[in-house]
Amino acid sequence: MAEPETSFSGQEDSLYSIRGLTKVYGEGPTAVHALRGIDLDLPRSSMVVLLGASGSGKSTFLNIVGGLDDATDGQVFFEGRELTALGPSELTEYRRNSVSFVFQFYNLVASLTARENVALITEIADDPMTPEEALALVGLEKRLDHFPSQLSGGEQQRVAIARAVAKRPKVMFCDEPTGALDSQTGVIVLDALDQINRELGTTTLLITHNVVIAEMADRLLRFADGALVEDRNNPQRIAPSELKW
Ligand SMILES: Nc1ncnc2c1ncn2[C@@H]1O[C@H](COP(=O)(O)OP(=O)(O)OP(=O)(O)O)[C@@H](O)[C@H]1O
Repeated sequence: MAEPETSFSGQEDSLYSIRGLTKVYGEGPTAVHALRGIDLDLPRSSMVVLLGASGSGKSTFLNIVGGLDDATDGQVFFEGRELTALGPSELTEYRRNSVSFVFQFYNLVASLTARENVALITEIADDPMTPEEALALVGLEKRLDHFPSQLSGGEQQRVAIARAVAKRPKVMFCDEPTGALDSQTGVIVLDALDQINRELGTTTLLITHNVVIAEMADRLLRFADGALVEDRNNPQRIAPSELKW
């Protein structure tokens, strides 16, 4: 049987191929051009840091590639399949099975323990880790039955990371995961992300305002005014514990 026709024209081995990705909020004279035609290929298992001034388009980019928002124009291919052409139920499936999000504020349920917060996700995933496994991966095996109010900010963020990783996503999108943390605590959180990336091969896209954090990545992307103005590989990726800021 003939292969189905596809408009795919990216690199075949890329996890993501992104072509002409454009986002305009609003219209007419007040329209905001948040993304102005981004072209990019991202390989599997890489740790990618996104830098750029406030308003440069980083979160918009992450939200579209993560299936949380629609593009105005352009295409995003995930494993050769065009995400930007998917209907709502297929997009929900992509969000549920393939990707996870970690945000600056941890969004934990205050009335549930660490274990129960992670179980919220493992109960609806296809092939999840147990909450205990996921929490051990971020070094919280001794905090299973603590409530968020009994945990430090860094520990709460690690619960959020355990919740994100427990469904074994292919990709983790992290929007300023250390933005609310001091540097020492931030390093512990980054270490958890680094370990997940190295051990499970989870492709990780991490937004930060802290240029130092780019040193722990394989690749640095810098946004300015909706455009990608720098895209460089980092051959000497270093461990988060060696980062100083
Ligand atoms: N829902 C929206 N409606 C209108 N404009 C928006 C919306 N979301 C973002 N924008 C605008 O789009 C541009 C890009 O915003 P975005 O949040 O992607 O930037 P960012 O680089 O992530 O910024 P920050 O580092 O402050 O989070 C900004 O000018 C912003 O004001």
